[in-house]
Amino acid sequence: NESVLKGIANPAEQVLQTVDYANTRFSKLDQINKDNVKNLQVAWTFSTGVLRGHEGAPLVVGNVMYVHTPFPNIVYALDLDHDAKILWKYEPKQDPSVIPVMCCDTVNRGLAYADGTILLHQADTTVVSLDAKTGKVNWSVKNGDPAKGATNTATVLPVKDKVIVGISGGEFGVQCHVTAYDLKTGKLVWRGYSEGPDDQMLVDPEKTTELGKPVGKDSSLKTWEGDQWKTGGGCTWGWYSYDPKLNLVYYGSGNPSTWNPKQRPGDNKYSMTIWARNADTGVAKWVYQMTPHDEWDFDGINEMILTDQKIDGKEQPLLTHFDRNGFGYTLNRETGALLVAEKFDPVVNWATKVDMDKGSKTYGRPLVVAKYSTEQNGEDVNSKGICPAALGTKDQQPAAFSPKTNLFYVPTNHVCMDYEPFRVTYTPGQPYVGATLSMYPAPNSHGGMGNFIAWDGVNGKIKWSNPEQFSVWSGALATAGDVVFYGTLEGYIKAVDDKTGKELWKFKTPSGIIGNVMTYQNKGKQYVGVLSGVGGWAGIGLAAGLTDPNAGLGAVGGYAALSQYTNLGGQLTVFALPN
Ligand SMILES: O=C(O)c1cc(C(=O)O)c2c(n1)C(=O)C(=O)c1cc(C(=O)O)[nH]c1-2
Repeated sequence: NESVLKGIANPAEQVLQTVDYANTRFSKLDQINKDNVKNLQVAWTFSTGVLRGHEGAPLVVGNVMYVHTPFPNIVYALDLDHDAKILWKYEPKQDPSVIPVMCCDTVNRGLAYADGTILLHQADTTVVSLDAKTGKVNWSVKNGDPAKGATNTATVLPVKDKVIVGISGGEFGVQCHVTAYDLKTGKLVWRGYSEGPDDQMLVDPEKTTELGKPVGKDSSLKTWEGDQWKTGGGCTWGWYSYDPKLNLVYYGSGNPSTWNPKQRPGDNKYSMTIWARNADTGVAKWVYQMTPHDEWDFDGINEMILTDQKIDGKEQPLLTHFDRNGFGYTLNRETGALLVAEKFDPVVNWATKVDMDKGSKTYGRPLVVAKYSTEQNGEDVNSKGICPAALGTKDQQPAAFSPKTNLFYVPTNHVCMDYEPFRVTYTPGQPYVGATLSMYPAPNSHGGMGNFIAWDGVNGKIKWSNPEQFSVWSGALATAGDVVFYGTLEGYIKAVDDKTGKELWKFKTPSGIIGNVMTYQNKGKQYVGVLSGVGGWAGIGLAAGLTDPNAGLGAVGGYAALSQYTNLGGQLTVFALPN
C-alpha cells in the first residue's frame, strides 16, 4: 500500500504496529542516542481511562497520534501540535456478554493506518475502518462468531488494496483463519483456514511446499482424526509481516485444540506453523510446522522478522522467528528452506534440538525428550519441570532488529511448568482447554522469570543477556541512536546500549508495561512513548485480582509477586530530551 510505504519511509511517523512491513521495529531517528538518553524526561502523559492490559503502541500520522485501549477498544485521536488535545474519540458498542474471555486478558495489540483510514479489530471480531480525520465509520465487518468462542486481540496489516486480519479462539476450539478484506469497502476477498481440506486452507497440493517438498493432496486432513480439524484451533492472533518484492504475507498459527494431546492424535497440521501466503490470492507458497502435535501449548504466532543477510556464504532473503517452543528459527523467506534452529534460552529442555539432517525421517522436527512428553506420560499425569512453560520462551512481546548491529533484541520469559492434560468434551462457545498448569521461575538460574537478550540470527547465538525479575512482556524498539528500549512488568521503561546491553536509563511508569515502546518526531523533536497497564497472560493474575498461585490457567504462579511492585493502570507516557 503506497500510503503505508510512505509512512514507513518517514521516521517521524509510525503507521503500523510493526513499524515497517519487515517487523524490524527499528527507527531511523537518532536525536536520542546512547550518550544523551540518560537525560530523557517526561514530556506529557495521557490516561486512557481503562484499567486493563495495554498491549501495542500508539500510531503517529502527520501531527496526530492515535491511541487505542484494551476492551472496550476506545480510539483517541490526539493533536500533537496542541497539547495532545482530543480531536475525536471512537467508542464501539460491543456486548460484553458475547465476548469470550480468552485465556489471557482483554488486550488489543493496536491500530493500523492506510489511505486516510484507521483500522481497528475489536474484541467482538468486528473490523472497522475509521476516517482518520473525523473518527466516522467508513465500513465495518464481522470476522468471526463470538458465540462459538471467536474473539480478537491482534492488530491488522494493510497490504496493497487489502487488510489482512487474524482471529483468536484456540482455547475454544475455533477453526481459525486469516482473511483479506477490501480496504475501501470491507468486502471479503479471500480466507485461508489453518486446517482442513486444501480449498479451505488455500493450499495448492502441488505448489505449496514444506521443507522443499510439495505438501500433497489434503495433507492437513491426514493429520487429524475424523472431524477434529473442525474444532482444531491454529489461531492467528499474532503479528503479520509482508515482503512487497515477493508479495508474500508471513504469520504463524497457534495451538491445536485441545491442550490435551491424547485427544487429537497426529501432527495436527497446520497448527504451530509459519505460513507464507500470496497477498492477492491467499494461496500458500510454503509452510513450516515447528511443533507438530503440540503437547505444551507452544503457539507459533510470534512475529516473523524479515532481513537480508549473508548465510552459508550467500546473501539471502531471511525470516527470523523466536518461537514459544524456545527455538530461534531462521529460514529463507522465498523458499521456506530451514537454515538455523537454535535454543534462545539455555534452559529449554523439552527437545534436545531440531533435526537439521536433510536425509533423516525427522528432518525439521524437534527431537522430544520422553520425560517431558505430556503425550507419552498421558492423561491425568502431571509432567514436571518442562522448560519453557506454556507461555513460551517468548510470547506475543515482539522483538526488534537493528541493521546497524545485525542483532535481534528479544524480550523473553525464563519460566518452566508442570502440565497435566485431562479429557474434555467440545461444547460450542465453552472453554476447550484440557490441561492444568503451574508456572514458576526456571530453576538453577538467576532466580528471575525473564531475560532481555541480543541474538545473532545467522549463527544462532546469544550475544548478551540481561536478567529481569519478571518476564519481559513488552515489545522492543531499536533505534539509529544505538539504543534499544523495552518495558518491564514492574513498570520500568529501560534504554540499553545496542552493542553491550548496558543499562543507560530507566524510569518507573505508573503500571506494568506490556505495550511496545515507540518513537516519533514532532516539529523536529524526537519523542519516545509507551503504554503502561499491566495485564496479558503474565499479568492477568494482577488484572483479575487473583493471588492464588493455582488460579486461572496457571497464570498467576510466580507472577503473584508483581502485586508488590505495580498496580492496574492505563497510561501513555511520552519522553523527550530537555530543550
Ligand atoms: O490460541 C489462541 O487463540 C490464543 C489467543 C491469545 C490472544 O488472543 O491474546 C493468546 C493465546 N492464545 C496464548 O496462548 C497466549 O499465550 C497469549 C498471551 C496473550 C497476551 O496477550 O498476553 N494472549 C494470548
